[in-house]
Amino acid sequence: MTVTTPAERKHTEVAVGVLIRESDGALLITSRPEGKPRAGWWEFPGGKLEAGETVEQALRRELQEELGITITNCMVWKVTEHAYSHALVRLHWCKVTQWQGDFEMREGQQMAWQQLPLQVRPVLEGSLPVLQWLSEERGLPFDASVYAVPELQK
Ligand SMILES: Nc1nc2c([nH]c(=O)n2[C@@H]2O[C@H](COP(=O)(O)OP(=O)(O)OP(=O)(O)O)[C@@H](O)[C@H]2O)c(=O)[nH]1
Repeated sequence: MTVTTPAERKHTEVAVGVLIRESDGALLITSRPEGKPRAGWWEFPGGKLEAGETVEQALRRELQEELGITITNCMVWKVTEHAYSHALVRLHWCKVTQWQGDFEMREGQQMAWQQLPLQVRPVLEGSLPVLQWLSEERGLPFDASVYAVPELQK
């Protein structure tokens, strides 16, 4: 029998975009579409890398597919990892400050421009470190407990 320890689980590489609106610094948050794990939860837009893609290429493709926009400025910022029951993910976080096109929710998701702390709930746990860093950058307090998920939704 082969036993797979957590350390041996293969990471799923994910490109995630932190879109920052120039006029007021608001952040773009979207809800996860029906049919995906944690449908209806809020996240930053993005998705899995396909074979041979760089993080920037994957993010550009995902945002075109999901939101109908073309990003024109993208800075790979940080990398985090999170273990969900359904996947072990490595999240490549990119700051995006320029894009072209009009937002179109092509997967039936919702979008919201939000200031910190976010008002939407629940938020994916894997995204909380980024909310902490963004808060620190802006000199704002960060309290992870405001994003705590009721037991039933876990
Ligand atoms: N897009 C996105 N994914 C996140 C965030 N935080 C986080 O933990 N993740 C995790 O990263 C993974 C992204 O997978 P996904 O299902 O959204 O990717 P995808 O659009 O390529 O999916 P598909 O090809 O299976 O339809 C999920 O396991 C998700 O839980 C986030 O802020 N944004």
